[in-house]
Amino acid sequence: MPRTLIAGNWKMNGLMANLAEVERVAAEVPASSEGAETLLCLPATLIHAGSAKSEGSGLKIGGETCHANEKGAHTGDLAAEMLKDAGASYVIVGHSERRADHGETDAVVAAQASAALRAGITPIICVGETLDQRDAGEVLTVITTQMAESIPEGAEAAAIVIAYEPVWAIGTGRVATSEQIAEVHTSIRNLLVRRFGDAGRTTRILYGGSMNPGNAAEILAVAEVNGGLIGGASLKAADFLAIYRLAAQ
Ligand SMILES: O=C[C@H](O)COP(=O)(O)O
Repeated sequence: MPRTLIAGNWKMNGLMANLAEVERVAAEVPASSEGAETLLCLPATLIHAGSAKSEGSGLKIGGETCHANEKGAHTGDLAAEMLKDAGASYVIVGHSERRADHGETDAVVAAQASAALRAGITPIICVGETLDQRDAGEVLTVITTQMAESIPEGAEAAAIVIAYEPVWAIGTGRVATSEQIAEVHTSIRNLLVRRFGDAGRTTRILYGGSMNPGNAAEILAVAEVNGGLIGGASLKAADFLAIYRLAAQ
């Protein structure tokens, strides 16, 4: 069983003053912890200071996206190596908000994940269907395509993380049922095993979409759920830690 990963995604939220929340989380996560691994993906402006706040603890810091290239004329973008230099050890790629707001395609996501791997940081590759796609019965087709095309060639199974985030469950308070989550996570596991062989069982598959302290225990108990990618409930240390503690039990 892969080690559980409880990851937060602050999205476009947080000023320097909010780093007190990072400090609170770090204070509760021991460096030597063998339980759940814990990660906060922060806005780029907070990564360096957030890393300093988490130093000496088991809390890791990540970025929310990266550019596919290593450097160059890409005003406003950040290379994976820059994130690593600032203290990130993970980066989210292909979040549905990036796919929608910035037109990031599966090919772009694969290139970003590849850049992260080259820089020595772990990409969390997001997949998930829209409500229209679910209503049209296209969930598994969409996931299969995103899995085939968003994971870069040459990636090793244990070096990547997959996050299943049904777009209709993000920030809506509407959570996928355990049956819906189990169906998709099992399909993702099968796709990983088909692609990587037995090593495909080592890839962590996170669920994301309105996860909170009240529903986390049920979600984390679903087959092939190896952790969570948590948005709103990661902004407050108390909520995020409540989920972490459930996973660490
Ligand atoms: O990356 C996190 C997901 O988009 C979930 O966000 P949420 O927990 O606010 O629904």
